[in-house]
Amino acid sequence: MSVLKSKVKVALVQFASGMPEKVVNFQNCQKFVARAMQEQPDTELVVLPECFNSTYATSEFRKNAEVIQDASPSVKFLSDLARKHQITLVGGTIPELDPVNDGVYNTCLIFDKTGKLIARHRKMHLFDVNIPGGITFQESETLKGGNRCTTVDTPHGKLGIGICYDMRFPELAAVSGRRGAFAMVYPSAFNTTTGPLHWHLLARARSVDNELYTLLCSPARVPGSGYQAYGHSLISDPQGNIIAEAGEGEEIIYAELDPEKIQQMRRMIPVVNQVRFDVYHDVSTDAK
Ligand SMILES: O=C(O)CCC(=O)C(=O)O
Repeated sequence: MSVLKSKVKVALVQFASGMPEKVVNFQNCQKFVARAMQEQPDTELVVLPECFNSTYATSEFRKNAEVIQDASPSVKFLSDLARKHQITLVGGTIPELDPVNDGVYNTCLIFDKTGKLIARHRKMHLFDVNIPGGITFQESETLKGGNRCTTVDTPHGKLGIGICYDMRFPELAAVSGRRGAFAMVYPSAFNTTTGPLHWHLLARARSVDNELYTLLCSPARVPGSGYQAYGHSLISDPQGNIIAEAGEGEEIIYAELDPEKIQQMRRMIPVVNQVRFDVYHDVSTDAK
C-alpha cells in the first residue's frame, strides 16, 4: 500500500509569513529556505505554511488572489525556489482566483525539483467556527471549497495533501492513505484557541489511523498581528510519536522519514489490512 521508496529528509519552514506585502513574504521565505538548505543540504522535501504569501484574513483573500499560471508572482516565486534548491516543494497555500467561476480558493501548489507545478489542492473544508471567548472565523464569507482529494506522486513516493482545517476530516487522510501516500502534509495556521486543544491530537490521530507520517507546517506567531498563529509545526511518525516540533517563533524543523517505520507499524498493528469493508464503505473507492 504505502510506498516510501527510501529514506527522505524533510524541512518544515515556520517563518513569520502573512505580512501584507507579498514581496516581504517572498524575501523572508527565500531566506529561510536558503537557511534550511545550508543547515541540512541533503533535504529533499520542503513544506511552507498556510497563506504564506499574504495576510490570513477573509477581507484579504480576494485582494491577494492570483490566477494559477506561470507568470503569476507566487507561482513564479515557488517554481524558482524549488528549481534553485532542487527540492520537492509543498508551497504552503496562496489565495487562488479561478477565472472561470470568479471564485477564490485557499490553494496549495506542489512543485518538483525542476520547478514544474505537479499538483494543486484546494482546501476542501472551510474553516467556519464560532467559539465564544475564543475565535470566530468564517472562511466561507469569501472563499469557496475545493472538490477533490489530492494525492501527488513525487520521487519519494505519494504524498497526500490537505490544508489546515482539512486535517479534522479523517476521510480525506484515509483516501490518501488508501491511495498509497506515505505522508499527509498539511500547510496550516491553527490559532491560540484551537491549537492547544487539538493540534497535536489531530496530527497523531491521522498518523495512527493511516500508519503514515503527518507533517503540519504553521506560520510563526507574530506578537500584535491580527491572526495569532499557534506555531508548533510538527512531524508525527506512523506510530503517532512526535519526532520534531517547533516552538512559537521562527524556526525550521527537520526529520528523516524512514520507510521501515511505516512497515514496522503495519507489521505490529496491521489496522490498514484489517478494515471491514464488508461492513462499512471504503471512502477511497468513489472519492474524487
Ligand atoms: O481547525 C482548527 O482549529 C483551525 C483551522 C484553521 O485555522 C484553518 O483552517 O485555517
